Amino acid sequence: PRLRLDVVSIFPDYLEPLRLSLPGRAAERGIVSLAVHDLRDWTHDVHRAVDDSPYGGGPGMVMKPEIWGPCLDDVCPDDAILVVPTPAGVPFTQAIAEELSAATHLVFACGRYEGIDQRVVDDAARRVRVLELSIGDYVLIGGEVATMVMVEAIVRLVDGVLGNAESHRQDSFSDGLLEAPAYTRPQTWRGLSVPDVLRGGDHAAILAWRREQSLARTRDRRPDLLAGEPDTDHGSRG
Ligand SMILES: Nc1cc(-c2ccc3ccn(Cc4ccccc4)c3c2)n[nH]1
Repeated sequence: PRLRLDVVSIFPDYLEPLRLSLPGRAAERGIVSLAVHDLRDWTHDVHRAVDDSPYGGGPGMVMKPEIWGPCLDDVCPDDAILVVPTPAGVPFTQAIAEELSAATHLVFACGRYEGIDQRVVDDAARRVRVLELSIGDYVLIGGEVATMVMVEAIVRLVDGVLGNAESHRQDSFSDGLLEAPAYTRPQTWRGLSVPDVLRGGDHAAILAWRREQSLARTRDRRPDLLAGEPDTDHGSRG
């Protein structure tokens, strides 16, 4: 396949929806392959324990390096990129999605509890490229949902996955502004009408109107995108 995805989780069924949505169709066409692995298959005790108490105390449990290490040895080859979702990660952005969509093999390590023993990441980083990524400033229960978010954002950028190749070329974040409002039939609905400019054939006027709408929305909802502060990643947003 053009892109191989491996996901490790103690809840492998959680990733099933990935097969149903976008990546599923891409999988049928052989463009993207998805394999999900149950971390517990690498446990050695009768209780199949994957977690233990945290050194230094504190709430919750931490995932054991003795389980994750051998698992990643088997699942993650040296030429793969290891993605570890974490609240403490580098922000996942469209630029990172673009970069990862060009890879040939991505492995996602889904943690639970309070996370994975840091030595697992430190050890893996000795032989593979590791990215600890956050999908936003809110706290989830585990890495599975974050993985599904990232996989969807990445796979839609792989050529041949999206029916309409054009659609991601006009991604809102590709010009650093928010998407303009979208409309379809009927022309009037519950007393609300579609802006006249969109119903005319003047494509220059339509582009100008959409740009103005994007700017207004971005000013109103995401002033941070306009602040012009030196964004570190210099990604597709600019
Ligand atoms: N953007 C983003 C990512 C996550 C995330 C990712 C993986 C894990 C694994 C365990 N948890 C729970 C957790 C709660 C608090 C502190 C540490 C870990 C995770 C959360 N939350 N928010």
